[in-house]
Amino acid sequence: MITFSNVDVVYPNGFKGLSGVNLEIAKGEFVAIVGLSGAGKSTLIRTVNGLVPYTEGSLTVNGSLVDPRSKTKLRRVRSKVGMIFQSFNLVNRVSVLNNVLLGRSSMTSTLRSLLGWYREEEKELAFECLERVGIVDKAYNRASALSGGQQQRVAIARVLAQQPEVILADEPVASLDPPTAHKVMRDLRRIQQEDGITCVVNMHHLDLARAYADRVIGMRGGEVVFDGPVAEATDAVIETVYQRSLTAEDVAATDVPVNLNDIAGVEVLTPDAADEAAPRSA
Ligand SMILES: Nc1ncnc2c1ncn2[C@@H]1O[C@H](COP(=O)(O)OP(=O)(O)OP(=O)(O)O)[C@@H](O)[C@H]1O
Repeated sequence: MITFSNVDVVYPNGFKGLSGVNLEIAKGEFVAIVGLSGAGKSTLIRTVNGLVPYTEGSLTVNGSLVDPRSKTKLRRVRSKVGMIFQSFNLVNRVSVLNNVLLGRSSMTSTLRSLLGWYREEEKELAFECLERVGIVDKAYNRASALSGGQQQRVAIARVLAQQPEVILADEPVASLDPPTAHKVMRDLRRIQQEDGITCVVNMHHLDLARAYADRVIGMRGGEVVFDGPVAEATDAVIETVYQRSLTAEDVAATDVPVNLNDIAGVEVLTPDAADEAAPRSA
């Protein structure tokens, strides 16, 4: 459903951010993108919704061409592609509920969203989305009054209000402490599975990628250098992606919540299980 065919990105300063990327990401897949800083992870994710325009090749989402030159086509693609950022990107001084309603802005007239006039069914949807991430009781709080984990849940609810087919997440839990990071990832994974949403997530820590993704894509120098199921993304393989030995910092957001496996229908790999499957080299 997301297809990259020979995609290059050359930034205006001439730097090549992506080179010859070919990928097929199926509907409902949860894909983790890993790679060292500067490998091209954000560039890859941002080409999917046209935030970064590709300069060669072609890219389609659900059959629609992502055409960086056509605002109308981009708007159509973006209406079905939600994005979550490391820094949450909430409007701090407005309520949690209004932040979630902003997820409807691509489906609502500019005037109505500016004035905050939303239909009853949109408000109901926003409450439902907040309920799914367990913070409906915070609906009338200012976003700035919430913890980091709660703010990222608001960001997930905002994306859900968009009723997306694809969720892109750029280091969504990098600024959270490890237990909170796992809880937020667990929510994202549960919702993604319940709704059959395709998720493409940049990940800093390998244990998070292994616990929640179906598939790992490894990047280096703007190229895809590994692509396979999580079970194949062993430490030895990732060392070839990084071209160096792994450090504890690469692997671990430790402190896995004990009830990680309590999600119906989700089989997650804890770091211990991942260790058994893939003994750490060195
Ligand atoms: N707007 C830009 N203009 C020029 N070069 C850019 C631009 N944005 C990113 N780059 C370069 O493209 C390369 C890939 O950047 P990108 O942000 O995609 O990497 P990343 O893997 O997401 O890194 P990190 O983990 O540090 O966020 C880097 O060398 C970066 O300096």
